[in-house]
Amino acid sequence: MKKLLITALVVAILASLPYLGMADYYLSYLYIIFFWVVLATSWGILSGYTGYWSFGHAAFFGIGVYTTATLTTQLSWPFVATIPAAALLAAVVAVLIGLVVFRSGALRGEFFALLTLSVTFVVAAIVSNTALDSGTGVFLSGIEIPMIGATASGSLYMFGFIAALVALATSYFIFHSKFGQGLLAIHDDEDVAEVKGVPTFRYKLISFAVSSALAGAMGAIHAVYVGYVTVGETFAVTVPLYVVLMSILGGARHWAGPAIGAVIITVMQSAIVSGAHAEFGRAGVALALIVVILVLPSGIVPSLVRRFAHRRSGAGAPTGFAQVVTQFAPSAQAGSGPVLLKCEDVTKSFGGIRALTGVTLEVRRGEILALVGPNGSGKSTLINMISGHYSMTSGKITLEGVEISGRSPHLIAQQGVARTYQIPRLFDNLTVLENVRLCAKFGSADGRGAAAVDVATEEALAFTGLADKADVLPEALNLHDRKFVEFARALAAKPRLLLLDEVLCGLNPAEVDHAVEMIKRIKSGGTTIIFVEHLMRAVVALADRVAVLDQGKVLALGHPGETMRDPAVVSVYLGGSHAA
Ligand SMILES: Nc1ncnc2c1ncn2[C@@H]1O[C@H](COP(=O)(O)OP(=O)(O)OP(=O)(O)O)[C@@H](O)[C@H]1O
Repeated sequence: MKKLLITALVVAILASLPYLGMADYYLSYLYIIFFWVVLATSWGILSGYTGYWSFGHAAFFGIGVYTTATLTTQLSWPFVATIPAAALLAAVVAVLIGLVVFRSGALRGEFFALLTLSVTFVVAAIVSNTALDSGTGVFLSGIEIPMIGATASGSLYMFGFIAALVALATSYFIFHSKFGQGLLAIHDDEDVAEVKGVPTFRYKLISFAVSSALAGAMGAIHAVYVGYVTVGETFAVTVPLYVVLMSILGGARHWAGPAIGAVIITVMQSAIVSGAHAEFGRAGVALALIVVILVLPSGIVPSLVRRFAHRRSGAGAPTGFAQVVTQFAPSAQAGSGPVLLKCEDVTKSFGGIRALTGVTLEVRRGEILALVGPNGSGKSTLINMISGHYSMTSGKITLEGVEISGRSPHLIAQQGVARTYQIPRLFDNLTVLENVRLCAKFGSADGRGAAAVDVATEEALAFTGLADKADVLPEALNLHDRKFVEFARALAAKPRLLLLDEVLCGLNPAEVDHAVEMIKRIKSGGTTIIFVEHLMRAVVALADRVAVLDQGKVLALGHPGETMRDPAVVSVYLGGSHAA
C-alpha cells in the first residue's frame, strides 16, 4: 500500500511538471531520460530476462522512427495514429526473425548478438536506398502534435513520460507473472526450462515482440522530437551499446534495473561529460561504470534487492534430514497392472552413431523399473527420448495410450512426465523455492492455481528436507542438496512418471541410503519411476523390474534377482564378481 502511494505520488508529480511552468530545457532533459528508460527497459524484456542478448535494438527503434516519418509526411497520418502502427510493425519484424532464429536454442550468445546487429544494417540499408529516406533524411518539423502538455515541449515530454510508464509497467507485470518466471528460467537453462514445461519457443517470440514493439513506439515519438531523421543517427551502433551498458549497470534481470541504469548514465553523461574537460569526464564515467560492474556483477538493483532480502548462504551446511515428510501425494492414484508407458521399437541415431537400435518395453503404473547396462548402452538416451529432449529417429512412445513421441518436451512435461539430471541442472539465479515453484507452475496441462502451486511447492520442499534452504541460491548447496532440489522440482510437478537419471552418482554411502529411502517413499505414494543406475545394491533394493540395455537395445527384462543372474547379462555387464 505504501509502495503504491509513493508510486502514485511520483507519477502525479512527473505528470504535472509541464503544467507547473517548468522550462523547456528541463522538460527536454527529462524527455531524454524517459527515452533511454524506454529503450533500456524494452531491451531488458527480451535480453535481460531470457539472456538472448540483442545488439539490434536500433533496428526496431529505427523501424518506429521511419514508420512515423513515412506515415506522417507521405500519407498524412495523424502523429498519434502512427505510434501503434510503429509498435506493430516492429513487433511483426521481430516475430518474423524470431520464427527462424528461435526454432532452436543454439542461436544464442554471440550468434544472436551478431545476427541482430546485422538486422540493423539490413534495415538501415533498405531505408536509406528507398523512398523512405533516399539517403537525405526526412523533415518532420511541420508535424502537428496533440497538445497534452501546455507547450509543444511539454507535449513531447508527456509522450515520453507515458511511453516510460507503459514500458516500466509492462516489464513489472511480466517480471511478476508466470510468463516472466518462464523467461528467467530460459535465461538460466533453456533445455531444462523446456523439459520442466515452459513453452520456450512461444515465450521467446512473445518477449521479442513486446520488446521490439516498445522500442518501435519510442522511435515513433522520437522521430517527432528530433524533427529531422537520418539513417546515420537512427541506426547508430551507439544505441544498442548504451542500452546494454545501462541494463548491465542497473541489473538486466530485474524489471527496474535497466531504467535505473538509464537514469544514472544519462545524468552522469550530461553532468560530467560536457564542458571544457569533456574527455576527462568521459573517462571518469567509463571508469566509474567499470568499478560498479566489477563490484556488483549482477547490477545495482538485483544486488540491493538481494541484500535487503537477507538471503542466507548455506554452503556446505549439513542437510536437514529431520524435516522430511514421510509420504508424497502424486496427482493420480497409481496401482499395479495397467501399462503407463510403452516404447515400441524406439531408435535413435546421432549421425553415424546408433545410440538406440530398437527398444521395446512397457512400464506398468506404480512400478519402479531400473534401467541398467554398460556405459554407452543408451540408458540416458532413452530417458532423453521419453522426456522429448531428443527427437526420435523411428519408433513410438505412448503414455497411457496417448502418443507422446514427436511432441515438444514442455507438452510431455505437462502430460505428467518429470525428470532429473545426472549432473544437477538447476536454475542458478533462482532460489531453491523459485526452482521448485517454477516446476509446480509449469508442470501441468491445465495450469494450477496459485494455491495449488504453493501446496505442491511446500510439499516437495518438505518431502525432500529442503524447507530450511528454500531461500538459498543453488551455488550455496552441496551436491547432495543439489540432487535433492532436482527431486523436489520433479515431485512438485506431481508427475505420473518420474525419470531419474543416475541420481545416486557422486553421493556418499549415507547419502545414498537417504536417497534410496526417499525413492521408496515416492513409490509408496504411487508414482511410477524409471531410474538409470549403476549402483547394484540400489537397483536390488528399489527395482520391481530391471531392463538391461546393451548396444542400444533391451538385452534382458524381468525381476532383478533373475535378470542379474542371466548369463547373457553377466557376460556383457556384471562380470565375474557379481556372478560369484
Ligand atoms: N548428443 C549426442 N551426440 C552424439 N552421440 C551421443 C549423444 N548422446 C549420446 N550419444 C552416444 O550414444 C550412445 C549412448 O549414450 P548414452 O549416454 O545414452 O549411454 P548410457 O548408457 O547412458 O551411458 P552412461 O552409463 O555412461 O551414462 C553413446 O555411444 C554416446 O556416445
